[in-house]
Amino acid sequence: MTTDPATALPDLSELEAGAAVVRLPMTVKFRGVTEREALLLRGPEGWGEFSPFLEYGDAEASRWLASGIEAAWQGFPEPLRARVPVNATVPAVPAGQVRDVLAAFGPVQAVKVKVAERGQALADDIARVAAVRDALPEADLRVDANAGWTVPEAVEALTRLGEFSLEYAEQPVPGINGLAEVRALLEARGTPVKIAADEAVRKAEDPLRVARARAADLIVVKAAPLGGVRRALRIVQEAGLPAVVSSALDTSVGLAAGVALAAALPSLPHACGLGTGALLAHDVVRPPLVPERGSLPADSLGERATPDPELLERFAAPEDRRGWWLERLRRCHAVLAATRV
Ligand SMILES: O=C(O)CCC(=O)c1ccccc1C(=O)O
Ligand SMILES: [Mg+2]
Repeated sequence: MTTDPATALPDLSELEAGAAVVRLPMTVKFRGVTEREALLLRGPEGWGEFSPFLEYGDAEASRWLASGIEAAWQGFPEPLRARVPVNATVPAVPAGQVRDVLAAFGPVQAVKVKVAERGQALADDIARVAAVRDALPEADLRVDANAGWTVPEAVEALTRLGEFSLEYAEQPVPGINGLAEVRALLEARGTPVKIAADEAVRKAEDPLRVARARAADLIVVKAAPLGGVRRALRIVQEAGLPAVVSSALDTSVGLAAGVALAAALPSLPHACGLGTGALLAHDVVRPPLVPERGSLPADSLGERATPDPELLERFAAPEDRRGWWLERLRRCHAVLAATRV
């Protein structure tokens, strides 16, 4: 087994031979979608997922392919822990729906609440966070704005939301400098809130700039957008900041890569955002990788990421979508062949 993903890129024909394209219904709208499409790859070491969001360009999407190839052609590094604690993820739903959303995750120690949704007001965020705090008075509560606020909006919102006692705020504003500014302004006001960088790490040409700019207290890392488990491990090590591993709303196949990453980190001080299997109404693996009493198992991930053929058939994407994904696979394979990540 090679340890460097740069050493061996399988031929396109090998990828195509083991490719399944699925479309899975979700229980709630998330990132504006109610169905999740994914191309799953079967290789000599198991299964991998290639599911960049539909709007992503090929350069960005090709890192997700590197991650899927790593899982299926190399497998995962040895886990350092048996289970990975996870948060429930509450999309930008009305406060009245919070209890139903939380119920799908079962008991959890941590909850992430989406805020700053376009078309909503700060009052909606406050009501949603209050409903979560009310349902789970002891939980670690984090919010994720997906860069939806301006710096002044973030300072106001986090001052108000800070009253519910936040573990941290994920990507309140765009960019690395914006994060550093929000972090310093809250600190200067005497209302510090820990800041987590997500998009600023995921999309940055230089993922390590976040740490150097003192823009965040921790980083959110995702296996697929960072080009795989091993590359993400190196980025965390070089950043020298605590890391939270999150999903990209993956199927159980992609979630297994996230669990492998979380299980291989030398230190894991926070629950991870890998409970999103509970937001899928159906999955491709039986049983799916969903939280059990607030955590996911980190052993036997190869088996846990093996789709059930009947589910692959039942949730096979329509023919035109399969064609679209295979074409994207071909283009991203060409990007990897030309550059490698
Ligand atoms: O971290 C979680 O709880 C769930 C994962 C999540 O929020 C997410 C899922 C897909 C795309 C982006 C994000 C994000 O963290 O911004
Ligand atoms: Mg995020």
